[in-house]
Amino acid sequence: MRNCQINPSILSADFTNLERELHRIHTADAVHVDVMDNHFVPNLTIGLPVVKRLGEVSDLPLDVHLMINDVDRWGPDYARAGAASVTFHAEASAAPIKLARDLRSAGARASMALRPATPIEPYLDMLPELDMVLLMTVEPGFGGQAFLDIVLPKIRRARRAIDGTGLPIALQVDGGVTSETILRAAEAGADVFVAGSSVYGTEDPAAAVVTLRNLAAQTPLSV
Ligand SMILES: O=C(CO)[C@H](O)[C@H](O)COP(=O)(O)O
Repeated sequence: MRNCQINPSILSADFTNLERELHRIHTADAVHVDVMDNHFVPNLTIGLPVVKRLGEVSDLPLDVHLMINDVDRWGPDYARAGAASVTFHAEASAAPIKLARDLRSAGARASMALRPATPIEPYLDMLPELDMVLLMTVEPGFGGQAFLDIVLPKIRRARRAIDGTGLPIALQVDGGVTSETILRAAEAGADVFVAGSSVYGTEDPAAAVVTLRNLAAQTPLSV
């Protein structure tokens, strides 16, 4: 069995009671927190004060995904606010190596995300600066979109490159992850899965997490 993680996205949760929504996913490995600024993506969610408060009440580590411009300025503040990992978008960072180092210095795991159409190849040399790579499998901005199979070859290339470093760098996918698409993403080499609708859209989110994790863990790699 492979070691796979499921990080439910609170974008699909009930924003009027986030503390309760955290308890509903107690079987998860971390909670995925989507921060959007209505500039990098056409949607607006939460910011630093809410993330800080989530960190205070959550038993799960915070996996913060920053879909914001000016991430070089704001990213380290999320690390200092208690995020276990902070993901920035390569497309939004002017100085991604410095930012990754700043995140680690501030106590978080450093993670870099790529939109579906952004190639990974220009960033391969900086893999040792990262603890996780996030490959978006939908255009960032909204939950409930369909998984983009066109990203699967990039997941395979990323898996091979990560394995080539010999470093324990996680490979996360985010968007359209269901009990069906998780099989293809896991086969291609992803090992951390963000799932919003397919967890919070069910009667029993905690059970949905366990089902998704078992499906991924039992899927053989085909890289
Ligand atoms: O980053 C995101 C959107 O930009 C969300 O995390 C993602 O879309 C999860 O939602 P779903 O599983 O419903 O696709």
